[in-house]
Amino acid sequence: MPKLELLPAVDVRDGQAVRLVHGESGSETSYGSPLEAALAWQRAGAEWLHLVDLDAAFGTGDNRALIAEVAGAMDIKVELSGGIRDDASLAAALATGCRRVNLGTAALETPEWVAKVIAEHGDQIAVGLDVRGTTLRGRGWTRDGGDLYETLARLDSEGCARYVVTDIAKDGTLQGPNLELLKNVCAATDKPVVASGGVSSLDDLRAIASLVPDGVEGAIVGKALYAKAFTLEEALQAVSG
Ligand SMILES: O=C(O)c1ccccc1N[C@@H]1O[C@H](COP(=O)(O)O)[C@@H](O)[C@H]1O
Repeated sequence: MPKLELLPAVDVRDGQAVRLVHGESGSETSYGSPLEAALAWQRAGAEWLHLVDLDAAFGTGDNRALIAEVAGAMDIKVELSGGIRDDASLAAALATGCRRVNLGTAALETPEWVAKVIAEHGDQIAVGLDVRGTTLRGRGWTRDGGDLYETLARLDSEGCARYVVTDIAKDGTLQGPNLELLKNVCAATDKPVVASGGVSSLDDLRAIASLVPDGVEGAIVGKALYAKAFTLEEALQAVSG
């Protein structure tokens, strides 16, 4: 089996590491200090951290200083997302030393700016394709933002290096990933895809790993780790190739 990258998630809301259900504001379960959570995933052998500023994504403020502290404390690669929508927020995100950023809302609302930053920053920019069915959602997943495949074609033509694909209906539910969606996105682009949403078991991770030949590069794991469905060590072993 080819190796699948794993990205344990630390989503930050109001200074706390949280998990949401379907990305809905108000559905938070709190898991304490984001720095402690990130350090725990690093100690367990993670090569990547998926770090999200949920307040910035929802437009309820930001956790910028804390996010910078967590990113700065990591020896591993960090993927940063949430509220990166203009030059100032992009500069602040890149200044944390993160390896790459995910743009969500900006890819739907300010496509010219996104094309510009893709041209400037190459594979430091990924686009988060957060979907319900095949409709993209932005602004904390509260607003429709167009068709998945039309947007993907446009971003491909602009040289977008990578996509993080989240099925909102699965996110935070422990109901298993949407393998059909991942296959369909991989069939529509030659660029690597990071899977997000729904992972509940080591078998789910093995199922995602079976799509590496199709173009899936990695998987974000959140709720399952916090709920102790398996350990990160077990997950890394299961997808080590
Ligand atoms: O990760 C979540 O649970 C989540 C829930 C609701 C909104 C956003 C969420 N996460 C990340 O935020 C970015 C989008 O932020 P923006 O639209 O660019 O401000 C997206 O990539 C998700 O990773």
